[in-house]
Order: sequence, then structure tokens, then C-alpha cells
Amino acid sequence: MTNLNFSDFNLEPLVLQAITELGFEEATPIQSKSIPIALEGKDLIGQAQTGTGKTAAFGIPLISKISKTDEKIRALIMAPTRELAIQVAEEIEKLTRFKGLRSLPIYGGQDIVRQIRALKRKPQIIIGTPGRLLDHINRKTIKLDDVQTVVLDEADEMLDMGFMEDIQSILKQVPDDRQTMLFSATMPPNIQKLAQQFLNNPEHVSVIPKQVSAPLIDQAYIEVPERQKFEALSRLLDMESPELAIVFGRTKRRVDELAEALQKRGYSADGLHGDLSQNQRDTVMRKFRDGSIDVLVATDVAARGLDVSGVTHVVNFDLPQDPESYVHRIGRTGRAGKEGAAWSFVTPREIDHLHFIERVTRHRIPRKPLPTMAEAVEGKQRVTAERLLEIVQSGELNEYKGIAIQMLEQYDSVQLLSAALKLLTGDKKDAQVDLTPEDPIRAKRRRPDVRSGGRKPSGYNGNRSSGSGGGYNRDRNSSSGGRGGYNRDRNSGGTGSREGGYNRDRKPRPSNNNEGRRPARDNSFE
Ligand SMILES: Nc1ncnc2c1ncn2[C@@H]1O[C@H](COP(=O)(O)OP(=O)(O)OP(=O)(O)O)[C@@H](O)[C@H]1O
Ligand SMILES: [Mg+2]
Repeated sequence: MTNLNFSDFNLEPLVLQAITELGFEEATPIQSKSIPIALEGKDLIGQAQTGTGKTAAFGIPLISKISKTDEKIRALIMAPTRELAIQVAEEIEKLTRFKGLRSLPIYGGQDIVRQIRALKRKPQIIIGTPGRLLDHINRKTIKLDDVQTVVLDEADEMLDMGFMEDIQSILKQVPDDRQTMLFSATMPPNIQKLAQQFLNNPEHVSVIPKQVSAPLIDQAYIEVPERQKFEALSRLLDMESPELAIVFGRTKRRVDELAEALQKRGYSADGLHGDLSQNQRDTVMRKFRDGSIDVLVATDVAARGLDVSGVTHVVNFDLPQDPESYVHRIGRTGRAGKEGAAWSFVTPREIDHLHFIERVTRHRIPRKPLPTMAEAVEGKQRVTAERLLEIVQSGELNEYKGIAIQMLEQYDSVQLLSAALKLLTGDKKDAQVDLTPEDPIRAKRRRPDVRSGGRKPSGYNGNRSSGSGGGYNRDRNSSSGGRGGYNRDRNSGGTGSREGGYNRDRKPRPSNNNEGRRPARDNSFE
């Protein structure tokens, strides 16, 4: 199926105008397939690779059904993490800019009184994390009696985080004749249970090419002993000089230690995990989006759905337990038609686990050697030279010219420039770094064919041919190769600084601590 144009969907001019403003030229495959079905009001299960526009695939039909003058909550979107709720709310906001609908993100960690005040403005669309939504329902500050559309974004993750009961309680408040849509890049089998319970005769719309992960991501692994991972990371960052990188660590402690270690070594890095206050989380995300930090170190709190343009590299400092998690983590790069690189560090005892991930994702991950010192140094010098040239091009150097001329009279120009480069490269290799070692992940035995995309979900409508991924066209996208490149064309957007204050992190599930067989997950996303 070829991609449709947005004008093929018979959308209102004000919605079309917003789409044009966003720079979308044609619909992506998942949008081409799901928008017509969703506009008919049918229930829908939508699966497509990371970064292929699922948000607009449910967002566009949902807003098309709502009238500006309506004062009731008409649509409810649930997402597993706060950052994702905020981001989806921003995309909805952009899509409704001309139509003038009101939407509101509702998530834990934000002052509830402030949320209640915002609810008085009668938003028609609520985007929330399940725990905080339930809070509002119990306080009767949110009533869902008039909701017509429900979306579960990253439905499988919400299940995995143990939100089933919360979702059940929330959906009890929503009229049965609603339209329900469920979206994710991965659809493990237990999603069927959720679908059976909450969806009514859903259409399955999937855009699943042979491999589950997005095709524009160049994947590789490096075999490295646990104690050498940090060295490997710094060499990799030096060699590749990512525009923006996300480094995933397994635990919150790991993330804290790693972010600190990177800072000590002179990288512009910060950490994100569920134990930070909402203020801290917002600040880190804002800095990452606007490029004031280049490396985001995160737990799986950042694995799902986050769309930060300019992320050229993802590094799995620790391998994730689940193949789904691998797919989502690496999917933070290679989005919207751009290319990206995903590197995984694998300790010798984790090689089996890596093969398991390969089988499930149906993608062979090639091994690459640990970058050498020389490659790292060369990479760093290249970036420094680029920065220097940028300053040369900016031309604002008059106040330095006097001293430059003086120095050149006394010293050799190559000698001088080399010294400047050395100074700018700013080596902090000596800074002491201590990371607490993590246990290796044990290979899990699971039938590979039942996971994400390996099999069509039951009830799959065979008539819908599954297209290929990609298919993007967005006028302002110059695909940046990832190397050096100080040409940042990222849309800053920014999450806006939402004050937290009252930090009531719901931790609804008994979280696994390090004792379990499964490594501790950061379960305080919401
Ligand atoms: N038709 C389109 N043309 C160009 N860009 C698009 C189009 N639709 C969406 N995008 C952009 O693509 C990026 C990825 O979209 P989105 O976050 O919705 O992906 P996703 O499929 O939900 O990914 P994930 O599985 O990681 O959640 C966003 O920046 C979005 O604005
Ligand atoms: Mg998404």
C-alpha cells in the first residue's frame, strides 16, 4: 500500500493546516492504514515500528471527532510514563492548534491542586498516567462519563508495569460505547487479554516488516567485561561524537553513578530515572531536548515513546532483560526517516542473552571491536577542530586578533594551533571513576515466535497488506549522519518547566529489588 496524503482523509481544514504546520508531507504507513479505520469509529490495535508516527495515527482521528465548543472530557489517552504523557500532550496540542481544542496532561509528581485548577478550564482531551488519573477519578475531579475515545499508548508496557488493575478501574468509568485504540511497536501475547477485555471487535492494523526494530538503526554490539564498560563508553562517545545520545543503564544506582562519572570526565551528561523529583526530571528532559546536555543516561523510564529529534546514538550500557525493551530503547534513534546507531555492551556471560534478543527481534546484531584509543583520540580531535572552525566562521574574533598576531610573530603557526586544540580537547582522562558492578543478565528461555511481530496477532485481517516501515517525508528533515555535525536542526519544543512541588510518586507495584532473578526495574515511572 502506498502512503496516503493527509488530504485523502477528508479532514477538517483546521486539522490539515496543523498537520502542514508540523511539516508532515504524507502520512506514514501506520497513519495511512489506521486513520481511515479510526475515523469510522472502530476499535483498533495498531502496531508499527518505533518512530513511525503512531501518536498522530491516533491523535488525528481523535481530535477530528471533538468540537471546540464542547465542555466535556471527550478523549482519554493513557501512557506509561510522565515524560511520555507530556510529550503526547504536546503533539496533541500542536495538532489542535488551529482547531482550538483544549488538552491537558495529568501525571504523578505534579502539584495536584494545580492540575485541578487546570481541569476547570474544561479540557476535552486528557493525556495521563494511570495512577494519577485514578487519583483524580477518586477525588471526583475527573469524570469520564462523556468520553468517546480511549487510547492506550504503549499498552504492553502499561501491562508490564502492572497497571492492568488501574486501567480496569479507569475504564469502568468510561461508557461502553466508546471507541478504544491500543498502540505500541511491540505486541506480546498478553496484550490479547487486555484487548479482549477492553476492545470491541477491534481491527488489527500492523505495519510489521520482517524485522521488528526500525530499519534505519545501525545496530552493533561490543563484547566487553563489566569492569571495562566505562572505558568502552568513553571511547565510543569520543569516536562517534554523537549529536545527542541516550545511554541506558539497568538500575537507578547505575544511572546515577554513570551520569556522575561521565560528568567527571568532561562529558555533558545527566541522568533520568524514577527517583528524581518531577522538577529534576523536567529539567533534565528540557536540557536534553534543547541540547544543553548531549548524553542522557537513563533507566527504561526513557525507553518508551520518547521522541527527541537529534538523537543519533543509543547505547545499551547494560543489556535489557526483555527483547521488547531492546526494541524500544534503540528506537529512540532512527526516527521519522532519520538514521541512527545503536550499540550494546555485552559481557561474555551475556552473549546467550544477546542471541535471544536477536532471535526475537529477527535481526542479527553484528559484533564490532572496542574502539581503540587512537580512534577515540582522533574522534575527539575532529570534533574540537570542527568547533574551532565554527568559531572561525562566526567571524567574531576581532578582540583576539591582536594577541594572535603577536604570538604568530614568535611561534610557529602549526605549533600554536596544536596547542589550542589540545587545550580545547580538554582531556580529563585521569578523573577517578567508580562504578558498582552489575550482575550479568541471565539468558531467558522463551519461545521466540510468540513475541513482538513474530506472528500476526490472532484476528489479524489478512487483507491488509503489511507495508514497509519508513515512508517518511517531512520537509525540514535533513537526515544527519550523526558524525560530528554541529549542524543541529532540532526542533527544541522543550517540555516547559512544570513545577513539581508535591512529589507523590505512586509505586503501585511491588518493585523487584536486586534480590529477584530479574534485575530491579525502574518502576517508578509514573
Ligand atoms: N507523517 C509524518 N511525516 C513526517 N514526520 C512525522 C509524521 N508523523 C509523525 N512524524 C514525526 O515522527 C516522529 C515520531 O513520531 P511518534 O513519536 O508518533 O512515533 P511512534 O511511532 O509513536 O514511536 P514509538 O514507538 O517510539 O512511540 C515525531 O517527531 C513526529 O512528529
Ligand atoms: Mg509512540
